[in-house]
Parts: sequence; structure tokens; C-alpha cells
Amino acid sequence: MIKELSIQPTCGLHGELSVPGDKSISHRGLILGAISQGTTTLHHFLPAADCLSTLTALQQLGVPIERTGTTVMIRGRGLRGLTQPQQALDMGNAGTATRLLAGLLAGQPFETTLVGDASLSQRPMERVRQPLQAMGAQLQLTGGHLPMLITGRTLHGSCTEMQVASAQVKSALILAALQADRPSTIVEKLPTRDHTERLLRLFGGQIETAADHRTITVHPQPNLIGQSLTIPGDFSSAAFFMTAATIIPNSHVRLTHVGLNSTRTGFLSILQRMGGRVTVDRKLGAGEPVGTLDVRFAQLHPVQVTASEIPAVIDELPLVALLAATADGISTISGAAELRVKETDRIATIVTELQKLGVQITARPDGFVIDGRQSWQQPTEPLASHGDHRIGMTMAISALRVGGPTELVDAEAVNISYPTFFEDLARLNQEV
Ligand SMILES: O=C(O)C1=C[C@@H](OP(=O)(O)O)[C@@H](O)[C@H](O)C1
Ligand SMILES: C=C(OP(=O)(O)O)C(=O)O
Repeated sequence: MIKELSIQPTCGLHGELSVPGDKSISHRGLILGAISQGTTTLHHFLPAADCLSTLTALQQLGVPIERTGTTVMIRGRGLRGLTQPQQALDMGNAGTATRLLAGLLAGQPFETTLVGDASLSQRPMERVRQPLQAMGAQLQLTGGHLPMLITGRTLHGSCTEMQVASAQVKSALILAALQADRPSTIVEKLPTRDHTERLLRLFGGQIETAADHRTITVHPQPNLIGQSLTIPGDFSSAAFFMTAATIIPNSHVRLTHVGLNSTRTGFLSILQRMGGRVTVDRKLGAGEPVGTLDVRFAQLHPVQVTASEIPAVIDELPLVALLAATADGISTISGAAELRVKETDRIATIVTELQKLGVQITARPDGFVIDGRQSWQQPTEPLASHGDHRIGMTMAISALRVGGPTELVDAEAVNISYPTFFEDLARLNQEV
């Protein structure tokens, strides 16, 4: 993969694309397959670096897993069949893998150490240690970060009021609660993506979500049974092409088999509110809603996004900033301080990068303000991913709209969630 790319302006994107499998569901499919009895087959698995970190870690925990392209076969070991790894598990760049495995390993009868790359080693882990400790877990952090030493213990069912709106922390608690001595209740701050709950039901677990969409009850010691499932396309990956088609004149793209779980599609609602031209054809997939998105170029209006909307659009907020940079007024995004603890501080990095294009964007502690009325300029220095896949892809889409060729450095960051991003972009750029 090329480190530095030159991106040419385009006259429009056209054609149909099936985006790769969902990252969140790929992680969870591997983990639930590993702790089930019998074989699990995942079709349309995402073979990106983050999910491969989970796959390798589970192999090191004694789970036989074979992958051929996007098909993965897992020979489940059951909830009590994992074995102590020979060495520390390297979680690479993957926050989701780290937090979910912390919850699972907290209840296993052995010691594990989790380590990660420079970015992951800066990300907050106290948010997972503290509620797991309340269940009797023993997790030792290094100044609140990785490396994390997990000494497996018998866990006790508990009632946790979550302090942060995080599907990763919720999922860690669910995986721990499966191994506890009595039922557990988790109360979310705001509803977050519910893929763990849905998949757990599919594998035979007993988990209830109350009508408030925030209170979850987990029944322990289930006998999970391996499944065969097709993972929907990743809405977060589709969002890059939804944005490109919206901001580049003459564009018209169709994105097929995209996951449309409403805990993930905040970006779609925001785009429609801004005047985006999107039609949605919804179907029901295996446990997750899927559908086709048909997106055309549109002139956008500004938008206000506040805290209650953030969890359903958290990973797409750099793209909301980009949309807002083309709108005919001032947009405000608030309640999004979580962006500061992702692969990079995404408030700082998106502000730095969009300012290179002459965009009027100002950082706030919990978001940003963007005036889209200023015309863009050709950047005088290269655009950069800062090693963050979502910032890299957002800036690659931005580069298509500027007047001349634009350099993008550290473009290989896309491997974390979308290794074929540049090939897929080139395909839509060639079709007429
Ligand atoms: O559970 C998941 O799969 C994810 C949850 C979100 O993180 P938080 O739980 O930290 O909000 C999201 O940003 C991440 O890309 C994937
Ligand atoms: C934040 C992300 O992932 P993770 O937390 O799993 O590293 C992401 O994919 O944007």
C-alpha cells in the first residue's frame, strides 16, 4: 500500500458498490463464535487490520479459526474452553477489540496481557476497568492505559450505571456478565449500537432490552450455539461514498447491502436534514436491517447536531464536518467530546485538515463550528491522515472536490477499517 497518494479532482462518481463487511459486527461475530459450541461461519467478514487483531488474539486463546478471503470458520470452544495465551495479545490499533476482550477475559481462569500500538496505548481504559472491577474483575492498567494485565476471576452479577455512552464498554460488560454468578443489569447513558445484544440473541443467549432502549438485563452462563451468518456492509464505510456523491457535482451512486441498524444511521438522518438526496430501500437481514442507498449530488443547508444524536453518528462526525463545509450557512456540532479519545483527537485533526482547504472551521471542547459559505482553496501543503483511518478517508474524499491534484500522506491508515477503499473509489470514479 502506497504511503503518499496524489488524488486528482473528479467530474463525478457513478455506479454501484457493495461496501466491505461491518467492522463492529465482524469483531463480535468472531468473539461470539469463539465462545459458542460448534462451528460458526461468517460470510462477508471484514478482513481489515482491526478485525484481524481480534482474529489472531482468539487464535492465541486456543480457538481454531480459518479464514479464506471474507469467509471465516470458527470452531467454538464454549464459554469455558479458552486457554491461556503464550504471550501478550497485540491489539494493534483496535479499541473495540481491546475493550470487548477485556470484558471476556476478566472472567476466564488465567492471566492475559493486552498491548497495542502507540495510538491505542494512549486511549482511555479506566472506563472499562472501573465497572468490571465492580463485578469482581482484576484489571491492572499502566497509568489508565495499555498494557493491561487481566487476572481472571469469578465475576458477580451487578447493576452498572454507565458513565460514558460507549458500545465498547457496554459490550465488555455484557461479555463479563455472561460469565457471572447471577443476572446483571446495565443502564446506558444514551443508547449506543446494539450489535452485541442482537448477535447474542442469534447465538441463543438471553438478553433483554427495556422499552427505554437503555436498560439491558443479561442472563449468565448461556449455552451459545455456533451460527452461519452474512455480515452486512459497513454503514460507516458507505458514509464516505454517500458524502462523496453528495458534495461532487454530477454524482450518482448506489450502495447495496448496507447495514441500516438505527443505532448506526445518525449520519443518514443528518444528511437528509441538510437537504441530501438519498433514497433508502430497506430489507430485513439476519438479525440486522440492511438495504440499498441511492445518493446524488445536492446543495446542502447547515445543521445543528447535539449530544443525544452523537452515539449514532460518532464515527461519521468527520464526514459531517465535511458536509457542513459545503453548506450555505453555519453548522454546529456539540456534545461530541468522545471524538478527542479516538485513534486521534478527531476534533483537532479534522480542524487542522479542513483548514488546509480554506474551510472556516473552529474547534470547541466538545465539537466544532463550520461556516460552509467560504470557497475552498487548493492546499499549499499535503493533506494527512495523522495515522487515523477515518481522517485519511475523509480527506481523500475532500481532495476529489478541490481544483487540482492533492497529496495525501499516510494514506495506508485506511487498512485499519477499509483496505480496498482506494480501489473502490477508483471504480466509482471511472464509471459513467
Ligand atoms: O462498539 C463498537 O464496535 C464501536 C463503538 C464506538 O466506540 P465507543 O464505544 O468508544 O463509542 C465506535 O466509535 C467504534 O468505532 C466501534
Ligand atoms: C473509533 C474507531 O474504532 P476503535 O475504537 O475500535 O479503534 C473507529 O473505527 O472509528
